[in-house]
Parts: sequence; structure tokens; C-alpha cells
Amino acid sequence: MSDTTFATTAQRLLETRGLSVRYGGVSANTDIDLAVGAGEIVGLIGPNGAGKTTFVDAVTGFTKSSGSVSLAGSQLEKSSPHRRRRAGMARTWQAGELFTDLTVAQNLAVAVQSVGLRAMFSDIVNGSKPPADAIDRALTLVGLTDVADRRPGELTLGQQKLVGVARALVGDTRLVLLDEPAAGLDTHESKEFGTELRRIANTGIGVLLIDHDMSLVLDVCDRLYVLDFGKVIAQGPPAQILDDPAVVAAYLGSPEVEAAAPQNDWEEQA
Ligand SMILES: Nc1ncnc2c1ncn2[C@@H]1O[C@H](COP(=O)(O)OP(=O)(O)OP(=O)(O)O)[C@@H](O)[C@H]1O
Repeated sequence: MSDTTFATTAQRLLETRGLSVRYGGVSANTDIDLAVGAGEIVGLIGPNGAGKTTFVDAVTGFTKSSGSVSLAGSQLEKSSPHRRRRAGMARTWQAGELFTDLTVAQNLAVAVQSVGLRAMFSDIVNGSKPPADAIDRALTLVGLTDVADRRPGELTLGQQKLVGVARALVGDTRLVLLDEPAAGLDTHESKEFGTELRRIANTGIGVLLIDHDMSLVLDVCDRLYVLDFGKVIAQGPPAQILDDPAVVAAYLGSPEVEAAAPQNDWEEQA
């Protein structure tokens, strides 16, 4: 599959080749070639059950897959989830609830610990950043340093969602895979969330975004991949994707696309 958006392969951060996942008789992902560049926001969209979460599970090592996965040129397909995380690949989960009794900073500290005690110990021995710095850096990336000592219940829903993203940014994260991070946000909050995502990407972090909020996805993503029945059926810039007959057919009658349609001139373009 040709991919003409990148000027050089050096800019590629995540690259999958022929990534496939089978669950018994179900081909959840079939031969997926996908790339995310440093500083790029790439959307992965598709109808329910298309295989989006499976793809994130496969890339991050949480489900068995075949094919190759590389991050900044290092092959990771045989690595454990922990090693992939240490290599700079982090994800959020669809049900990524925060600990309501902990402050925002403490919620991030839990994420630091989940990277591994041994890893933390080696960071200290090697004199690299202590966790407090890592937490501060992640909160700065999402613009939440002011609320570090508040509990999630004191934050807006949009801020709570950003804490979820910040948890994935602790440590030296180079690529973040966000699985429906904006679920439940209203139009205004979703727009603000998109602005923060762009700020994060502008620091050079690559972002893979899965979301059913088509306005957010079409607005913030540089490029999109569309999955249907586990296969990539289209890829390209958002405007091109909206015009793609295969995408229209896959989404026909989908509430997400209908909701996004007026704002994105869907009816005129389709
Ligand atoms: N652990 C599993 N065991 C068996 N089948 C699974 C498993 N996880 C997912 N599947 C199947 O794989 C296919 C892809 O599911 P997946 O959750 O990746 O889709 P999705 O695009 O993320 O859907 P949604 O938008 O609803 O979250 C579906 O047919 C699903 O039923």
C-alpha cells in the first residue's frame, strides 16, 4: 500500500507491516500497514467491531499478532508490553477511569509505578529524571499543572480526560495510542480536547487517535486510516476520506458520520 505523506522514512515513528490478529475464526485485523510520524496525529476510524481496539492491543503487545511493529526503526513485535512501554509507546484504555480518592499528580504517580519498579530503580541509579519531574512534564504537556493537587471530581470532564492522556505521557513517551479518549465530551469540550492533542503532537510526540466523535477526528487528524472488518479500506487526509466511496458504504447510516456531516459538508461532497 503506498503511503506518500511522509517525506522520508526517518520521520516515521510507528510502522506496522502486515499486522494481523485472529481470535478463533474471526480475523480481527488483516495485513494492516500503518505509519505514524513524529508530531503527527493519525486517526484510526471504522464502524463498531471493525478492529480498532484490537489494532492498539496488537501494537502495544497486549494481544498476540503476526506481522511487524517498529518504533523509530526498532523492531518490537517480539517484545513484551512492558518493553514496548519502555521503548516509548504508551496507550490509554477505553475504560480508563481515574482513582477518585487520589489527586491528579497521584493518579500519574500510579502510572509511573506501572511502568515498573525495576525500571524506576534503574532510572534513579542512572541519574535520569525522578518521577516527580516526569509527572510535572506530563501535566505540562496537557496544560494541567495548575490542578495537580486536585481530585478528579473537582475537574471538568474535559480535564479528567486529559489526565487520562497525561497518564500515558509519563516517562519518555514518543508515541501515544488513544482509545476513545474523548468519549462523553460535548462539542465545546471536544474542540478544546483537540487543541490540547495538537499541542502534544507539536512537541514531536506521535498520536494515534481512535474516536467515534467524527467532528474531533476530522478536525484534528493529519491523516486517517479507515478499518472495516479488520482491513484498511481507505487512508489519506480527512477531506479525501470523506469523498471515498468505500468509506461512505462502510459508514452508511452510521450515526457518527451523520452527526458530523453538516459541519463537514458531507452531504455536498458525498
Ligand atoms: N478478546 C477477544 N476475543 C475474541 N474476539 C474478540 C476479542 N476482542 C475483539 N474481538 C472481536 O474482534 C473484532 C474486532 O473488535 P474490536 O473491539 O477490535 O473492534 P473496534 O473497532 O474497536 O470496535 P468498537 O468501535 O465497538 O470499540 C470483533 O468482531 C470482536 O468481536
